Amino acid sequence: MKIAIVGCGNMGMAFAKSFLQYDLVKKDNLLLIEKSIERSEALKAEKTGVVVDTISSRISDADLIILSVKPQDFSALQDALREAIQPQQVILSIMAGIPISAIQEKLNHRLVIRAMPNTPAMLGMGITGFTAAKEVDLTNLRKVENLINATGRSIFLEDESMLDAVTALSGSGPAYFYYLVKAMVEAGKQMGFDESVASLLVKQTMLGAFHLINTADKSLDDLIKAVASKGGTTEAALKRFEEGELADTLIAGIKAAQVRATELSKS
Ligand SMILES: NC(=O)C1=CN([C@@H]2O[C@H](COP(=O)(O)OP(=O)(O)OC[C@H]3O[C@@H](n4cnc5c(N)ncnc54)[C@H](O)[C@@H]3O)[C@@H](O)[C@H]2O)C=CC1
Ligand SMILES: O=C(O)[C@@H]1CCC=N1
Repeated sequence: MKIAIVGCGNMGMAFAKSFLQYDLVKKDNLLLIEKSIERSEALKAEKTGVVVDTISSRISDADLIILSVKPQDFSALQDALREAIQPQQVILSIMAGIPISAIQEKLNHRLVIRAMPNTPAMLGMGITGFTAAKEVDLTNLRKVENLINATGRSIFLEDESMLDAVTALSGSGPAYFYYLVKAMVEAGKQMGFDESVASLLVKQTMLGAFHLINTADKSLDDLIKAVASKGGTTEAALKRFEEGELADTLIAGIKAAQVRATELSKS
């Protein structure tokens, strides 16, 4: 298989490296198109694939073209891509908020798959929601699904509009988790720990608690109950969270991300 990746930043390279790790593509068959000179020099030094700085007829060789530039950079490359694209090529877009119909129209091309991964894809521990134009056949869909699964797990969605919810929940999700971790570390510092000690206490707590979610065979409420003794310390914290409507604020924030994803897809 030959793959071209347009935009080789965090996500484009997370995909590239996962494919190479599982031998799903050979380096010689991986075309990395990266506009930034600094970034493309770094990619050349890494020897991850064939690095070029612009879209040219070379892209016509690829079976799959992955679009991983920022959504606002898509318009600058659409003309060159439309010129070079071949009818049998499949496009996989991971750009947030650009619907399949817009990509089809701008590129004058029907075979479009749209996916929303997240940054743990860098470790092969991502989760990606994806959907496809009706013109994409099952063989192509399976091939792309296998590639996505090299970055972690995936979930196919019939309804494209649910990708906005995926964006809000798991696409942006890692940032919510870091935000929570950061607040806990800050609390540790305010109680007198060095940043490194506070960070160790919090990170190991999150790691252990995450594994308990997956292995303890208990609901989240039961897991909370197992920590919060009647009249104890955890209860005091949870009471304050409830008073501050922390859960409602988190839910409202995630819904704001969904609204923004929908706005982007209409702009
Ligand atoms: N970062 C995240 O958590 C997630 C990002 N996404 C989507 O992935 C896409 C990429 O995001 P990141 O990798 O975080 O961004 P990034 O900024 O790390 O990478 C984008 C790369 O595209 C390059 N680029 C821009 N215009 C170009 C052009 N005309 N030709 C070739 N290269 C060009 C930039 O130089 C940059 O290296 C975005 O559309 C974003 O919505 C999706 C899921 C999660
Ligand atoms: O914040 C964003 O727009 C992108 C989409 C999901 C994660 N990052």
